[in-house]
Amino acid sequence: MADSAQAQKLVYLVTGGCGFLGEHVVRMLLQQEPQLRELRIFDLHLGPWLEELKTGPVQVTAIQGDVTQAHEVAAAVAGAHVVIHTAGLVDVFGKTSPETIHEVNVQGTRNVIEACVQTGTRFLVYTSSMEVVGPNVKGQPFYRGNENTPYEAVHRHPYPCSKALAEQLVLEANGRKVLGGLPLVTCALRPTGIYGEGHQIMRDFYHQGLRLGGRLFRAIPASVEHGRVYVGNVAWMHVLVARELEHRAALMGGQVYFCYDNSPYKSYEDFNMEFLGPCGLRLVGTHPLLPYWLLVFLAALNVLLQWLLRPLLLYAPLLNPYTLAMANTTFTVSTDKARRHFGYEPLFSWEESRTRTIRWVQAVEGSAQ
Ligand SMILES: NC(=O)c1ccc[n+]([C@@H]2O[C@H](COP(=O)([O-])OP(=O)(O)OC[C@H]3O[C@@H](n4cnc5c(N)ncnc54)[C@H](O)[C@@H]3O)[C@@H](O)[C@H]2O)c1
Ligand SMILES: CC(C)CCC[C@@H](C)[C@H]1CC[C@H]2[C@@H]3[C@H](O)C=C4C[C@@H](O)CC[C@]4(C)[C@H]3CC[C@]12C
Repeated sequence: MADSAQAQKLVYLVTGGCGFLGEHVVRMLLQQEPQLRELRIFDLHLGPWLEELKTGPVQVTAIQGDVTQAHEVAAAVAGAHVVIHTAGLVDVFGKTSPETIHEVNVQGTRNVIEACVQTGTRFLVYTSSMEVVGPNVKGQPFYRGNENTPYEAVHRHPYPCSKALAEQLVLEANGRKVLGGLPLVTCALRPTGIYGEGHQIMRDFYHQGLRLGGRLFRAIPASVEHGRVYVGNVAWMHVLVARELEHRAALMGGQVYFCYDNSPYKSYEDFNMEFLGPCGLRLVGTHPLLPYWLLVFLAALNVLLQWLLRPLLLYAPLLNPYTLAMANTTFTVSTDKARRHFGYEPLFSWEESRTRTIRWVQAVEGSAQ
């Protein structure tokens, strides 16, 4: 066996390493990547939990920075072997302007690519999204499709538009010569709706249910399937891709992979009840309690209210025309491309993913009392 000094030789950078997914990627790398010598965590907002990681055998370097600032990105990337770029503005609720979403998600990604090219980093893993594909503006279903399934990917909302542009930049950068003359190897991972410990929207639904006396009211037909994937498995896919890109550059470079595991196909609300049910909430109704036209009306009303109230306060409810369309359109994946290309198998079974998520919701409940 190689001695540990020899084995620990790699420097990784995770952008957005303090976000929901980023934290899981960081922790997964520390647990599962024996070759790691230094782990750089770059984020606009650094979490206090980073301190506890600094006592381990891997050097953990926390870097407070902004992906829209090219010089900050270049300084963080210099000397890294692999960059995992998860930083992004995830906003489908109108909290931030379309310009800011574009600046962070598109220009931020351009800065990461240019930093790799200028400083000689050869491997770049990008966290894309299922929304690069759909649901599209026509609300056409994507039923258990894979990376090759034909689908009209047309978007108008700033978030999916920005993710699609950024993904395209990353894929086009595959093969560019980096400092030193070797080619850049890139690929993009497309998670469906991620769930698990730290999922803010799950927390919001939980608190909403508590406010409504332990009930949630069905808004979406149970027949609409919405793709979900456990955060631990998404993180594991990132770790595997980062590890295998060097050895399988010809096969994996410039490729996209949906993130998948054995989570069941269900509607968005029925899926959430897998966790919120055991925490004491009940989903009322076997059919949507409000007619669809009324939801469309309320969603449009929310847009108007958001606009009217903007000078006074930020009104950003969960329901708007885009989120309604997302929740109301079947979009699920069924693929084994990641297994074929880099040997991915989910690290967490559905039962374990479910148990971990329930325990986390219960802890949220405990800490709220
Ligand atoms: N949550 C999901 O269901 C989901 C699904 C598919 C894809 N994704 C993608 O996964 C990635 C992570 O999403 P998440 O759910 O963990 O979101 P998140 O908001 O929890 O994490 C994003 C992180 O990026 C950081 N960040 C934002 N702007 C930045 C900037 N200008 N400079 C540096 N850091 C910045 C944030 O501080 C945050 O820590 C995103 O790229 C998102 O598009 C998320
Ligand atoms: C009709 C309402 C009562 C229900 C609203 C649910 C809505 C907030 C949910 C439904 C689908 C969710 C999105 C989906 O899981 C996938 C993604 C991809 C990812 O890149 C970012 C998060 C996002 C957009 C989820 C956000 C919350 C949504 C819209």
